[in-house]
Amino acid sequence: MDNNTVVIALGGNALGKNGAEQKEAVAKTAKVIVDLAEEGLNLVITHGNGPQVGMIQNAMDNLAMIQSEYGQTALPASVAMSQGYIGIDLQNAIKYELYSRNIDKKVSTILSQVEVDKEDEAFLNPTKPIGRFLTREEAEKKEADGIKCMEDAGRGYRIVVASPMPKKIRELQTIKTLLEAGHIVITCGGGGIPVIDDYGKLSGVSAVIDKDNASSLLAKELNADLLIILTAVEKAAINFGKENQEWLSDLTVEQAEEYIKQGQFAKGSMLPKIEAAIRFAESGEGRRTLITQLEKAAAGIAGETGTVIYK
Ligand SMILES: Nc1ncnc2c1ncn2[C@@H]1O[C@H](COP(=O)(O)OP(=O)(O)O)[C@@H](O)[C@H]1O
Ligand SMILES: NC(=O)OP(=O)(O)O
Repeated sequence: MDNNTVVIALGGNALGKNGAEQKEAVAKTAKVIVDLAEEGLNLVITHGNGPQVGMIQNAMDNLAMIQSEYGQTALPASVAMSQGYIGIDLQNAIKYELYSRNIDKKVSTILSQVEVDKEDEAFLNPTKPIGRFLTREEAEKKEADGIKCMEDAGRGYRIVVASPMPKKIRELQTIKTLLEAGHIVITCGGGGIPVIDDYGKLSGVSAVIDKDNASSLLAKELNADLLIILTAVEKAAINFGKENQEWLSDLTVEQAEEYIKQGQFAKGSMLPKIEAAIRFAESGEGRRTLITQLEKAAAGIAGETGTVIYK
């Protein structure tokens, strides 16, 4: 891939919280994506799925309770459903934006599986929040039913599931082929469908991979120079939310590691983004990550805002 390839990871606010919100949010997101495509960038779009995969799993669990013939739905199947549910709205919103601007460009969504290590310690220690926010009472009730919940970065409680590290993107060659053919590619949604390879047989495992980690791996494998993580804040900060908060513009890997040691980035929200950015910077020369808001993406690329993490 050439250096015009950029991987863009979309966070929750680029997607909305339900079907109607999603359609509205992706219409806005599509405008930003097509602006960047018009700049001549080859774009690969990844997205989160925490709220959506929790919603789908909850719906499937309720269905199984009401009508037992449907049986239980495994979490990786819900991840696959979330890729389709989000991918199709995103794809159609981008297609419509391209059509409105009279741009002849294809958009594809690739259902993607990401291999994880079945011995990953993350399976013993679930940390990935999914689904909606719960009150403390709701979380305590779920815990009593054997469902692990955790406080999520000061925003309430959520169900947590295992989140192993992504090791290998199985559909990488397909992604490269479509990129080379000029498509905007949506892939690795929700971090990818987590699988293990058992002598050639791929089996889904109960987990949700962090989409920032999967995006960092994807950007590395595509030999991209730039990973853009779009989220709800314009920049990462130290002393976030406190009186002495300081927004960060340039951040070297060494500074980022020092701030991590100080506990400056909340687990389950900003920390995985910074860690994914460090991993990407360390994977090859000149690789950098921009963390900013959707609306600031173009300004961020121009070096006017956002937090840039580099080696
Ligand atoms: N040090 C920090 N600097 C900036 N934001 C932080 C920091 N620590 C925690 N956050 C929170 O992390 C959020 C981004 O994480 P999250 O909402 O999980 O991401 P996503 O957009 O991928 O869904 C921000 O909106 C902010 O509330
Ligand atoms: N899979 C994933 O990381 O989703 P969120 O970004 O929505 O947490």
